[in-house]
Amino acid sequence: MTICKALTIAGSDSGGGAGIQADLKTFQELGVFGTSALTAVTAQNTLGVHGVYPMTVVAVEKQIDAVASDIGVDSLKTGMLFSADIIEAVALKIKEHHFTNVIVDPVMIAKGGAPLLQEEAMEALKTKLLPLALVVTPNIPEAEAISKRTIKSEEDKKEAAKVIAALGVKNVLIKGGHDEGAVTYDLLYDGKEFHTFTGKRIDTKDTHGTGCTFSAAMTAEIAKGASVRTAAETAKQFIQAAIEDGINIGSGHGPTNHWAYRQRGGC
Ligand SMILES: Nc1ncnc2c1ncn2[C@@H]1O[C@H](COP(=O)(O)OP(=O)(O)O)[C@@H](O)[C@H]1O
Ligand SMILES: Cc1ncc(COP(=O)(O)OP(=O)(O)O)c(N)n1
Repeated sequence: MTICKALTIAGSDSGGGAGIQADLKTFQELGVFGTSALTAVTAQNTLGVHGVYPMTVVAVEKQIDAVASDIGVDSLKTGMLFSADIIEAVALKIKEHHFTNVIVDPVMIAKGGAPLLQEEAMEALKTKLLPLALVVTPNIPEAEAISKRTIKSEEDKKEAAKVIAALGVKNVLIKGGHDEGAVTYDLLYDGKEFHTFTGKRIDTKDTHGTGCTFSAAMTAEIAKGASVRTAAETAKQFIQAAIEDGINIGSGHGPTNHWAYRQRGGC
């Protein structure tokens, strides 16, 4: 039996809904062996982020080396990277280990407003990491920050995707969770064509970690050999089920249900 392996390079969410915890749960649910390189510890729950404690650059590098040299990496995703120093170190490790299936979730700000990426790290994200990525998965505020464009319409989303693609990333997937309307529109630009993935918008406050979970599902599918487009289709179904079959945890923005997709018969 071939075991596919995915690495997440991200921050820890003590509340279990986002970050490394969401990524590893999603990998497991999709039948992929998950490994991790921790970039920061956050003291976090459904009410918000109560503390951020970054790892040293050496600690991040050593974790990536340990996983790459022994276990192997079929795909990897990045989440909260926090600083320019960590971004630069991760970019160097991607090159050193010749990782190709790189999914960048450009995590910037948590739902409650806490910064998870230092402002001065944006340039490193754009110039060092994005050119190495197979896919980048910004939400709308992140796509606006990277492209320096305002997004108010589907046409704006397309223009922003083209601007981001010009930074050297092969596929840009702008997630539509922050839009309004009865339907969510996630837009994929592959450098030539646009593809849209839609879902019924669920009226719930329990959407903590949706972005992490969506990009982790894409990463797992890509580890198994799926194309970017097929991986996005599966990830959309995975997150739709996870939000629809909500679990009531905590008193703020609760996590999604990571086992819903499997319980519905997906795998
Ligand atoms: N209320 C919702 N109902 C259905 N899908 C949602 C909802 N909120 C977010 N999504 C979906 O979850 C995924 C993550 O999107 P988004 O919330 O924009 O990311 P982030 O958590 O990074 O802000 C996307 O596929 C988006 O369409
Ligand atoms: C440790 C950590 N990493 C990432 C996030 C952001 O997760 P995201 O999926 O964008 O979800 P929300 O913060 O929007 O709920 C995080 N909060 N913590």
